[in-house]
Amino acid sequence: MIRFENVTKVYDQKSRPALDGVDLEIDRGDFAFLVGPSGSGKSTFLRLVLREEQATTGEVHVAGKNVARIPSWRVPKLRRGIGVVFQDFRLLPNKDVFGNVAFAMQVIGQGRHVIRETVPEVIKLVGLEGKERRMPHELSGGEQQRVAIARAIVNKPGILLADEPTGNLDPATSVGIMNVLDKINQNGTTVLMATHDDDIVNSMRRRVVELAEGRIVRDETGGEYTAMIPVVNADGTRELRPAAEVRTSSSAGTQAIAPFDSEEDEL
Ligand SMILES: Nc1ncnc2c1ncn2[C@@H]1O[C@H](COP(=O)(O)OP(=O)(O)OP(=O)(O)O)[C@@H](O)[C@H]1O
Repeated sequence: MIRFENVTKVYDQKSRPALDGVDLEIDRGDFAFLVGPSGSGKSTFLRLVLREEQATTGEVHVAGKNVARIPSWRVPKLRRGIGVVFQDFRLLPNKDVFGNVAFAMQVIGQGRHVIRETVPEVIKLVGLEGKERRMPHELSGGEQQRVAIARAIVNKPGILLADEPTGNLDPATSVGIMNVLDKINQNGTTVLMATHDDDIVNSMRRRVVELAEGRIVRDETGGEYTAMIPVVNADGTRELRPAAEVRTSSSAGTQAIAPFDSEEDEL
């Protein structure tokens, strides 16, 4: 469904590449987490799938198509097959729940009859039945994210991309959002979720693709994720560092403390 072949993305010649020689294949129906510290390339990966950015070298294939070969007038069609959810919900503040979800269908020219039939089904799927007439400011953060998810899937995309969808939510609310994403995946949608929330990743036990400085450092099915681990620096000072960075060469001179078991080690 999504295939990256030796993909490198350079934004700025003076900095290291945002993605560096990435090879990855995500099959139809997969649920995968894209994890890694801030700046490791997660959002860049998602932007390349959407063709909001283009690879500097290498090839990005989405639903069997090399996205670099899609003429710009056909890019909206590519994006119609991909639902996207963000950390900050991005709802239309002057439209109610029904209106926000319906809008996604209206912009692609769906008729009123099909909109009236489909929107309530999707609102029910995300657990917002009975809240159709609420305005965004009358909803909790978790409910707003459910609206955003409903809007992302109402046109039945094959792929759902979620960029830190639980980033603004408390742990209990996040679990509810993950249950919704899980249900959507069970209905056949390929889900790719960028996050640095290790509790969420570890509670789901799905595929985990870990990035560090633009490179894939781990790809495991049913994997776990440790975002931060305690290290001792060359000068003897201790600190918490992103786990993936500690495994890369840029952290030479630091030594991981393991196991993380005594009170003294809890930094
Ligand atoms: N438009 C841009 N122009 C220049 N550099 C960029 C641009 N977007 C991202 N970068 C750089 O590319 C690298 C990867 O950034 P990216 O946003 O993909 O990381 P991320 O893993 O999604 O981070 P976060 O978790 O903070 O969102 C970073 O070094 C970032 O500064």
